[in-house]
Amino acid sequence: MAAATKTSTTSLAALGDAAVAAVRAVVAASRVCETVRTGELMQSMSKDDKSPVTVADFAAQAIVIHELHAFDASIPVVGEEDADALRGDAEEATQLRQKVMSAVHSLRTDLDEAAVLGAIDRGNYEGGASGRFWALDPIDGTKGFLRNDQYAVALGLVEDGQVVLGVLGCPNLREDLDNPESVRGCGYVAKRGEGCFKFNLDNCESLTKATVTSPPAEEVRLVESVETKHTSHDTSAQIKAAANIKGDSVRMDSQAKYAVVGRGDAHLYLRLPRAGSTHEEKIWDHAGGMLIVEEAGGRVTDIHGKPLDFGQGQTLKNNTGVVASNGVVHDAVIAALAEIYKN
Ligand SMILES: Nc1ncnc2c1ncn2[C@@H]1O[C@H](COP(=O)(O)O)[C@@H](OP(=O)(O)O)[C@H]1O
Ligand SMILES: [Mg+2]
Ligand SMILES: [Mg+2]
Ligand SMILES: [Mg+2]
Repeated sequence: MAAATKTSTTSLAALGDAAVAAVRAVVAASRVCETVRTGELMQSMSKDDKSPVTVADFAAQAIVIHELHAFDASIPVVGEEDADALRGDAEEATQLRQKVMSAVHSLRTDLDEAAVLGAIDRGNYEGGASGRFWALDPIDGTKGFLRNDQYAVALGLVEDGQVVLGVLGCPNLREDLDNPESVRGCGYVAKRGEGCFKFNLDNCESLTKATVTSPPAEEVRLVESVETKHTSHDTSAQIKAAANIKGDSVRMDSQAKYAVVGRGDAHLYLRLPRAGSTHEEKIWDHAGGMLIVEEAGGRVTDIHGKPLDFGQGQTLKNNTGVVASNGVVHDAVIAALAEIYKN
């Protein structure tokens, strides 16, 4: 890799106050998640939709929203979690609440139960096409987190339906996908019109520019979900063949997929609805990651080539699936998808 030049590095402060607040909040939450993942506080439960949520999801949402509120209390938050499961005297709720408090206190001893539960529940905004709001996924890839694989703390700032700031904390991601010895704990921040930057989660004040890469077909690498319910692996294999993409395929949980495309380690992220799926993608699963790829010079659309529409409430109800790429392979992939999905 080329040595850093003056133009390829910058300070977090140069991206402005909102970026500073967002990055510091994500870094803090990432730390708490790692404390839970590697310590004694892990506990998970199943939500109504049968998906898992853990002590760390709740603690991370509390930490991020508390910090964002201190930055600007007037900006509402669309967050994935709420505190219902932590309230009341039932044994599971009490146990979970105590562990969430311990997780938060590993970083912030000043927050009491009311502050923590209140912060989590402040993430109840419904979103929409006008005004500003944060979209927060306190842990994206909870299943990956529980497997000790990839997960991300993901945050986006949406302004009149457009993502203007995106931040990802990927505590279990190494700097180089092909080097298992490389440094672990990667952060990313993108500001609309100002580029995409990477940083080490241990030092978020110093940023290095991140850009997509465009290798020959033999080296174009696909990334996709580990979970077969979240994407069709069969269809992605068909798309690769039809679009002449010949590199390897890497399965990885969470918006870390956007991060590796944005930094040039992978070149295409496909999220392809399975036949008959009625799943609407959640805005917090994509807001942060999408801007990372776009500002790194890539392209992000749905499977029909339409831009993702973040102004429709909590879901991307106007979109189907996601294609994020280095830009160069995008049109061929969309054309191949049109052939496959017309049937
Ligand atoms: N049937 C489905 N299709 C697509 N995405 C789904 C899904 N069911 C759950 N998800 C989403 O997939 C996300 C994880 O994506 P990935 O497979 O890329 O790791 C989950 O985020 P959480 O882990 O934050 O709940 C969840 O929102
Ligand atoms: Mg979830
Ligand atoms: Mg998610
Ligand atoms: Mg989540």
